[in-house]
Amino acid sequence: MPSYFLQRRLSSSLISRLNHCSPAMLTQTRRPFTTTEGHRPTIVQKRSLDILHDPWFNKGTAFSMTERDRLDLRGLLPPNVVSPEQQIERFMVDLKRLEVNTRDGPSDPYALAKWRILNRLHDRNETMFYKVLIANIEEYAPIVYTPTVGLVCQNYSGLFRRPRGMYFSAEDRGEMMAMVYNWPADQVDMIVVTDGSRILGLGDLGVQGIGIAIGKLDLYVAAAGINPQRVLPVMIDVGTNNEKLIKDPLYLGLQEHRLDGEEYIAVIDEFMEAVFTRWPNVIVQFEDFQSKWAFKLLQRYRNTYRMFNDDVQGTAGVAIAGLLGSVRAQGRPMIDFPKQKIVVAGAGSAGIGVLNAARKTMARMLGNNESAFESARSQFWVVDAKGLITEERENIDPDALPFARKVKEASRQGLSEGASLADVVKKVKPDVLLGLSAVGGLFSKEVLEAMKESTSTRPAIFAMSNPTKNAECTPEEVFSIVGENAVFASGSPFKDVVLENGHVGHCNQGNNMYLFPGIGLGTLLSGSRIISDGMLQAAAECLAAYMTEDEVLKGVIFPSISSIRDITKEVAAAVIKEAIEEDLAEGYRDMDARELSKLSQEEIVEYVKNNMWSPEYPTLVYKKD
Ligand SMILES: NC(=O)C1=CN([C@@H]2O[C@H](COP(=O)(O)OP(=O)(O)OC[C@H]3O[C@@H](n4cnc5c(N)ncnc54)[C@H](O)[C@@H]3O)[C@@H](O)[C@H]2O)C=CC1
Ligand SMILES: CC(=O)C(=O)O
Ligand SMILES: [Mg+2]
Repeated sequence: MPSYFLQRRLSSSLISRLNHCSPAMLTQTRRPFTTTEGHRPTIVQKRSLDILHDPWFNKGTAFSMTERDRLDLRGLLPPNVVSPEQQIERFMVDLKRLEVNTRDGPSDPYALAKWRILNRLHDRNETMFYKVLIANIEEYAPIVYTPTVGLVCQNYSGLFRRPRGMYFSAEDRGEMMAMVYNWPADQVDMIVVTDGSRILGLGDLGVQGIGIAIGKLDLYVAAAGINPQRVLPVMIDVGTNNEKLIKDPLYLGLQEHRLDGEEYIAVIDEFMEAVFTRWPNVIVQFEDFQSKWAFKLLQRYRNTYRMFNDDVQGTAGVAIAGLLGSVRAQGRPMIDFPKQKIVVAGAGSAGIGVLNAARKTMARMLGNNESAFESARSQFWVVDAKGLITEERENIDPDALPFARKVKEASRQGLSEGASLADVVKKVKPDVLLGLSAVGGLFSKEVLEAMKESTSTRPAIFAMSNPTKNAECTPEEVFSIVGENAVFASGSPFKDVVLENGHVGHCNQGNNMYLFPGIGLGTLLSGSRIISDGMLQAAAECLAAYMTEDEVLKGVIFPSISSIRDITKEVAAAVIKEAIEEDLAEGYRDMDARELSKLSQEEIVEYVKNNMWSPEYPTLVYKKD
């Protein structure tokens, strides 16, 4: 156990986070650190068609006549100059028309059709794409992100039109240090990298997994205001173990089995060295790596590079926020969290990440010593594909070992190695049932019936697997079987449920999208060289504290996605504050470490806000090289 956790005191975390995230600070009007991006003209070294085909600078029909003259565009566009607002309106009318025209068709191609239109906009005009996405985030996050991004990845070889991001393959060994210079941007702030080995709950999708890196970075821009010119989606293609793809003539990736062992590590090492050589300040988010590698790579790089694993660490933070929310929903203080009994279905990268973080959070609340850490362990019951995990499990995964139940403990509850999920829930009567199994429908009628016997007044059911069809259950099932007092959260979005008595069963989206953008932005603006456990904990606690007492009592434990830009700003500020406290912050651009450390909480929030990119067209001026 990292000694850090033993040293931290609870009082300096939860309570101060609540203060740090108070809405009062949002009303500050001082703008001490305004960036001038967006006001000065942007110098471009291209003209004519080159600029129309460049999504970073293209304004399409919104180029003014003077700009058209200045940039040799006259005659290349229809004569009518339209405003950015009119552009959006025209695009939206077209998009809505398509929705109406395809309403009779099956639902998946309908979502894919929307993705295609948005993707084409992304290719031709990034500013407009992000304007549409930010203004309609509730409607289009499920298209660019889960669940539709899953469908996109499954069909990526067919959907591929224009490349986006970079591809490093096993064939590029020895070349990566040079290859990184093929990317046109001299500054890259955020990379999301995948090897496509476990995309959402859809398994090994090989090179097609690039779609998830693109979708995550869309949220980095929309939620965190990372400049879209400074993001880079990356696919590391080391082959695939998906036999269907290996045989598919349309597949765009390497049609051979995945590299493994030292060969695999050597490819990832080479990639990391190459990107950090060209962009020393970049942050790398590892996404959807199979569990086998997720933990090993995280341990290998986290003390050397600015990186984190979203599935292990981002998911853990979001789950902690949700678990604390479900304690508050019972009308109890967060400090009662260590009394909660939690059954976790799924012991992969996400499940184990959540278990480790939840155990540490409980241990801190119990006094932050060895006995607190040991006592926290006994609150968890873990079930994987082979049933309840106990110390009797053969060839037990070392990451799951700390959560294996002692045989005596299990038999005291009438359980044994490999007991079914239904039996575990029946015997343990948990306060929380949390699914990260990737098995759609795992929380069967029998399991949910058993949750009615939960010792909690507000049994919490988190069906966190993605995409929608992999969710362990639906909210309709939860509210009809467990009852309207249940608290429900899912990884992919569901609509609220109107119950028979007219009440509304609230559906929370418990997804790492509420944390990873703020973790990335906070790390960037603090200039921290690594991403510490404390920074991740600060992010989780900020998210937990974001919800008001009224909201949580109604079972609303996560914010609405419509406020994702605001929550991301708060999370980023909490991450910066923690980086300063841990003496990790080295500053960003004009804000050096000394200046940063002098900022008040309100000034940190203001600093974050002023460094978030917004989709506005800059004035363009041509200048020869
Ligand atoms: N909501 C969110 O923010 C996030 C959701 N996820 C989702 O979590 C799921 C799992 O991701 P990973 O842990 O990386 O996958 P993984 O493949 O590493 O782990 C899956 C785990 O589920 C277990 N499992 C399989 N069948 C089971 C069954 N019948 N009963 C109980 N357990 C069973 C497996 O033994 C394994 O331990 C995916 O669907 C992913 O989309 C992952 C990250 C974030
Ligand atoms: C949300 C996410 O990261 C996943 O399902 O893998
Ligand atoms: Mg993921």
